[in-house]
Amino acid sequence: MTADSEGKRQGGLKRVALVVAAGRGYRVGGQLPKQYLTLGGRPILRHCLATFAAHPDISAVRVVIHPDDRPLYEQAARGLDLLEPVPGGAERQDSVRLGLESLEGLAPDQVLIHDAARPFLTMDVIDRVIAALDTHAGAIPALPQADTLKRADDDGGIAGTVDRAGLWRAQTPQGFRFGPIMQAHRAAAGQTLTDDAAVLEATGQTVVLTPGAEDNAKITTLEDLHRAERRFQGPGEIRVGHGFDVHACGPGDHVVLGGVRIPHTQGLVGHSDADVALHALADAIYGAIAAGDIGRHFPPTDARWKGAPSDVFLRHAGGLVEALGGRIVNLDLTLICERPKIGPHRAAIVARVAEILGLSGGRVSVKATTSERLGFTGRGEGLAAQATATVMLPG
Ligand SMILES: Nc1ccn([C@@H]2O[C@H](COP(=O)(O)OP(=O)(O)OP(=O)(O)O)[C@@H](O)[C@H]2O)c(=O)n1
Ligand SMILES: C[C@](O)(CO)[C@H](O)COP(=O)(O)O
Repeated sequence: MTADSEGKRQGGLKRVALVVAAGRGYRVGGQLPKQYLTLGGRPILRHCLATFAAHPDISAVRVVIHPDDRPLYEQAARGLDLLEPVPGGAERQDSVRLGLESLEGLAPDQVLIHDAARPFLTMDVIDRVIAALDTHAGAIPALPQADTLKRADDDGGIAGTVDRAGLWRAQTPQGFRFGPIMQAHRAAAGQTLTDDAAVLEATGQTVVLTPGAEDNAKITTLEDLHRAERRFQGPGEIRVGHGFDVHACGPGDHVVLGGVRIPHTQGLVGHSDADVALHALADAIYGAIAAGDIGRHFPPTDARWKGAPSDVFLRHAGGLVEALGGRIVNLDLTLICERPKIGPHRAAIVARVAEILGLSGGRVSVKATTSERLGFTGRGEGLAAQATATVMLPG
């Protein structure tokens, strides 16, 4: 478990995302189950995992997989901090029930059940479901039915027109208080209900609708897959962000710069480990996607981040980019100090930053300069770092 998840979990497993990915994808066809096909450079399953992993109100993520898919799962989940996957069953409903059973010992308050086959999940869809769970036992994203609905006869003729008033198309993630949905799924075992709201409805409890999103469509057929692929065929959008950070020098025998411990005659003072380099890089990434700054995501007033290793912050910033379906193109960092000398540590810093973000080292540049003994960096009172990040978002 990383420090990031540890931090999230200190308040208990309040809200868990359960992603069902044990289906075979027969309607799409092909060699691989659809959730492991590549979309925008990463497996379809990974898209929603990245979004849940980056959501501040999701404490943990568990995936339900087919036992044959373990190697595919490992590849799709690489670098993400998730609970151990569990095996699913023959039908979606079985997979959800087995996933819920696996969570019982963790006693979460709420669970958000999501189809791996809905890769374009966004934070705001999740937010609306979570908000509705404050006052309801169940909430699902849905869209009003816009087309006229026909009932067909066996020969393909129209047998009638169905009144569409009050009809909604159900999406996921479907959110529930854990106890009621666990009991409802046990009671409904063996039936073939197509969503989890129907399972809770069967117990007489109310499930409310929250606004879904057209983009949050399920990939069911080959045509759906091609439509999803077209989202990534545009030129994309290049974004650039800038970050700057300073920490004062203080007593100590080392500094941490770019995630690397460097022996020194002084330390750096800060709420976290005072790693100016990773802070500037994280802010540059946040800036590129207009996601605020490090203080917004990790307030210095929050005791959880006291002494925290700053790779938590950088990984979070990278996770937000991934949750948008984007990727980091390159990072450029400049450290400003007289001492310690950065040159001997440059390669280690490049390697560590690349490792934290899952990038190749060729996308990370680390430079250093003195300020010619001028100013606070020149007098050795503090260290400064500047960074730029280039990010590619889907067009
Ligand atoms: N036994 C099953 C069946 C489905 N699912 C999951 O439930 C979601 C929605 O199901 P669907 O789109 O019907 O997927 P498949 O069952 O894989 O599709 P098909 O019916 O075409 O085989 C998918 O993420 C799928 O992996 C599951 O976990 N276990
Ligand atoms: C749960 C669901 O995504 C709601 O729309 C949908 O019912 C699952 O698809 P399936 O084809 O019924 O498994």
